[in-house]
Amino acid sequence: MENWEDDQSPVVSNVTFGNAANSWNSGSQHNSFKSMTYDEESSWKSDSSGFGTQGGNRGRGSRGGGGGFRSFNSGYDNHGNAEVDRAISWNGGRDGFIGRGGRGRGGRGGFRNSFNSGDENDSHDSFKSGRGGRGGRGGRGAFQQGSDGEGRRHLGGGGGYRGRDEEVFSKGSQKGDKEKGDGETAGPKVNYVPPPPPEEVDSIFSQYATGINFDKYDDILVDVSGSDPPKAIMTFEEAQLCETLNRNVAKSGYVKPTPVQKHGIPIISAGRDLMACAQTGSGKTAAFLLPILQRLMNDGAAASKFSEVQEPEVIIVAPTRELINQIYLEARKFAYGTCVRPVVVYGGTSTGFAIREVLKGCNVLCGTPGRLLDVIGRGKVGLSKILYLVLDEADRMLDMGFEPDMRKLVNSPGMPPKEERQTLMFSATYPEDIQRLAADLLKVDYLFLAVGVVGGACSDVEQHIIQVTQYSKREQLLDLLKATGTERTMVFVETKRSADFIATFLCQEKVPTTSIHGDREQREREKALSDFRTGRCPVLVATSVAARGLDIEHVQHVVNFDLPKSIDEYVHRIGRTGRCGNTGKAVSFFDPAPDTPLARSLVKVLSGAQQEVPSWLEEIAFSAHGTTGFNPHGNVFASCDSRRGGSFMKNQAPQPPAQSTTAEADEDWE
Ligand SMILES: Nc1ncnc2c1ncn2[C@@H]1O[C@H](COP(=O)(O)OP(=O)(O)OP(=O)(O)O)[C@@H](O)[C@H]1O
Repeated sequence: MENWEDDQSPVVSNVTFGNAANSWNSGSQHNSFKSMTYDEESSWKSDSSGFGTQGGNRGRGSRGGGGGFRSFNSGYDNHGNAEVDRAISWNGGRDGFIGRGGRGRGGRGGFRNSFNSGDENDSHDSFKSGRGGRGGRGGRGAFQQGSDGEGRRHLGGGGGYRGRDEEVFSKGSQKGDKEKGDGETAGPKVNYVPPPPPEEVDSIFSQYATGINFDKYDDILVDVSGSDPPKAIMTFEEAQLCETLNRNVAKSGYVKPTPVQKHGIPIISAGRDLMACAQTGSGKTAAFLLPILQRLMNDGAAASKFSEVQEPEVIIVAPTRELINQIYLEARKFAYGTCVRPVVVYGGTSTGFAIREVLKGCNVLCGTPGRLLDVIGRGKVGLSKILYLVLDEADRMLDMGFEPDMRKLVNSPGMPPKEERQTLMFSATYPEDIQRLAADLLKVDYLFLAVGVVGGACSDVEQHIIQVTQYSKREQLLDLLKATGTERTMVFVETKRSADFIATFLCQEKVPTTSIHGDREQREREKALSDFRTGRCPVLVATSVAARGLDIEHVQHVVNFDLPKSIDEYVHRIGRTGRCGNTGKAVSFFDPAPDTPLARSLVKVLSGAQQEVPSWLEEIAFSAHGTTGFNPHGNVFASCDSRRGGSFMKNQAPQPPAQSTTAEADEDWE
């Protein structure tokens, strides 16, 4: 049996972490949690005990088995996944999954169960604990197994495997020796199999309604630099898509192309390499997918069929799991009814499952870098037929976090050299140093497409900056959310720990909230996103892992509870609202102590998007002017193609080399 095959089954009886697990997580103990208070539907309305504030009996699951809190859950979902509510593990004291071994320690425990959903099936009483849930420091946490009254296996899944080492080594070249080679770092195999994508036509083509400002896209200045650019198209008919693609475009509700599509589609169709920059939410995904799919149709791409080695024509990479999944769903939508088969692979899911999906047939392989390299490294994907390499969020893909992976990818055996493939890069931001790096992967005559100001914020987002002190933030957030009511709001914070903390706080204040960050299991991340999408939890507290690309309808508000370190990150974050011609609102808490270095860039972004600039912010920006190091990475936004030689921030102190813009050095992006 090949290495990747041994995680085909969700049964994990051979996986053990921490010794203490079984001792407290027997089936019967499982039942004992039934008595705990948890009103599943109205969990966020429950009293504070429901949030586990009483939880965390000290030291249970100790002696190296601290991760034991994860055993609250049981059974499997419809996809054969272990039904694990790791809620408690992430909210109830992160220590529990840091997996250091040693004694258990009291955690806050449990509150997550009471606000963050429980499980899809929700029939497992084990979820319904409103208390308890303790993060033990012990062990690599508490994989549990047993059976409940119905004979199902249950496992307290995964506790602890995302240990501290993994966080550190989970990104890019930093994976180092810890990399196990399965797209995950050292630790147990990940058994999570994501739910299958929708099959119903209505769901596949569910649309994001365009907003009142959609037609204003036409007024944005567009600049194409490089030699001999092809003429822009004005309509989708001019794109000369085949009948099926045209039908899919129409079914998606697209009537007229956005500027990045008007210019990008003919550039790609003409076979040119492209670095494209257009504001958030303005349709970059379709700008690359449609011409690529058309080429595959023209070439008569081989219908996908099973083979031990797949040779896709297209590779698309993006920095986060949720984003690459979204791109995959878009590809699947536009390819509907054709023989082109897109497949997605990303971390946090079963490698065996991913490989089996690839082997069924794969024309368009979408992936996060680590998992992609893993699948390629296992010899399951040959690269010699690659026609297109697409980097979405290209500036992120080429910063210090991912650049080594990108280099590995382009230097992988069989990958056609840049002269023989088409390389396409898309983002809303392109720091100049990254542009120069990016040029390395592109043909010399690549075109640079700028829709509006490179790195500029979407002008459909009303931006407000409020001066605060660190200790007033929580109350201000609460006031804000009370005013917005049930409107969908993303609240960005800087660290995973604060994401947990703020989510807990909001739940205690009876605001239905969920959260997404790199310490959460993939199943939890997807559940959180789905709860947010459906409105079950209209507030999503997120780290920067959710800053880029996510296209969630009805997000009316973005709150920067903590401002990011980089202005580019700010632009992406606030771009989760005001998409596709809709309007949105972003409120940012500015605490002068940590945020002063961002002041000047903020002023520029605000004024560039015709927003009111508070006079106090101008003053701070002015007094910060000239200080060295005020402008950390990301604050350079070029007004144009770097080949023309310049950003409009030329007077800045020299910039540090491109580096990861992640909120936390250890954020798990992929
Ligand atoms: N021509 C169009 N007509 C109508 N809707 C469109 C059109 N093009 C794209 N959309 C929709 O607009 C939304 C935003 O598109 P997309 O996610 O591709 O934006 P983006 O530019 O990639 O944003 P980001 O920079 O945040 O990644 C999507 O829901 C998409 O389906």
